Amino acid sequence: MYKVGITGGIGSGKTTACKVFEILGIPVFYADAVAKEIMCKDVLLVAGIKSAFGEESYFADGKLNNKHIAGIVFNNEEALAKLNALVHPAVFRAFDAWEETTPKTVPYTLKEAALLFESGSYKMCDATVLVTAPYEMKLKRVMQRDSVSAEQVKARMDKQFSDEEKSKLAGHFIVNDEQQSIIGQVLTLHQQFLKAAEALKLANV
Ligand SMILES: CC(C)(COP(=O)(O)OP(=O)(O)OC[C@H]1O[C@@H](n2cnc3c(N)ncnc32)[C@H](O)[C@@H]1O)[C@@H](O)C(=O)NCCC(=O)NCCS
Ligand SMILES: Nc1ncnc2c1ncn2[C@@H]1O[C@H](COP(=O)(O)OP(=O)(O)OP(=O)(O)O)[C@@H](O)[C@H]1O
Repeated sequence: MYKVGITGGIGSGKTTACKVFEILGIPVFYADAVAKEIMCKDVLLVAGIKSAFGEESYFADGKLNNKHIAGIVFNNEEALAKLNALVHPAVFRAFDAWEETTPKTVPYTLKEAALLFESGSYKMCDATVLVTAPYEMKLKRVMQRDSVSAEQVKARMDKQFSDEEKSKLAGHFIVNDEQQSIIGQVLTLHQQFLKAAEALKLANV
């Protein structure tokens, strides 16, 4: 199946763009959300996280203590690398399992991941999309959405590739600066992916 990876810096609007693709009937795998889910459900992963970041990584009811983990990993490169090494392989496996269950009738699938390029998972995609927005706009959006400080958002931004670095690896772009219509841009890309997916299908028969 033709696979499209979509990414963008924190607050760029990648989830918002994915919602439009979903309306067009394209199944979306939300890697960040799945990561959070399996960090609570996968017993081996839970054990690994507790061993690396302490029992306080989870609340008594089994929910992830995001604040505790964020406070450690977004201030320490080594700790973040450790967390990524625990979580990312499990997310890759979850994506493969999810893809197996998507109906063969869908023209292509979309994988939304904040760290598509950083984690190397873009190499498994047939096409990639980078969603961009001006720095101040991203900062403001996330501060509003998550009720967090500018410093907390900047700490996450610092741990991701810059838009300049991501641009070198991306095949397609969506500019979400609230001046250009995100819906129009998604529709244009959708047409391109339909054609590319069809071409891949014909090449494989
Ligand atoms: C550290 C955690 C617990 C913080 O949770 P919190 O609710 O505060 O943030 P949330 O998950 O909503 O992430 C907000 C944004 O931070 C950025 N971010 C998340 N994880 C990472 C990471 N490993 N490296 C760099 N940036 C990251 C993304 O832009 C994300 O959209 C959480 O982000 C996490 O579990 N991260 C590890 C899993 C992961 O790597 N997810 C992303 C790709 S699958
Ligand atoms: N074009 C837009 N106009 C107005 N608000 C927008 C626009 N695009 C996104 N937003 C808002 O900005 C916030 C961030 O968008 P979204 O959650 O899609 O970003 P994201 O890239 O998925 O962020 P994260 O990496 O944190 O998950 C959301 O509250 C969303 O509703």
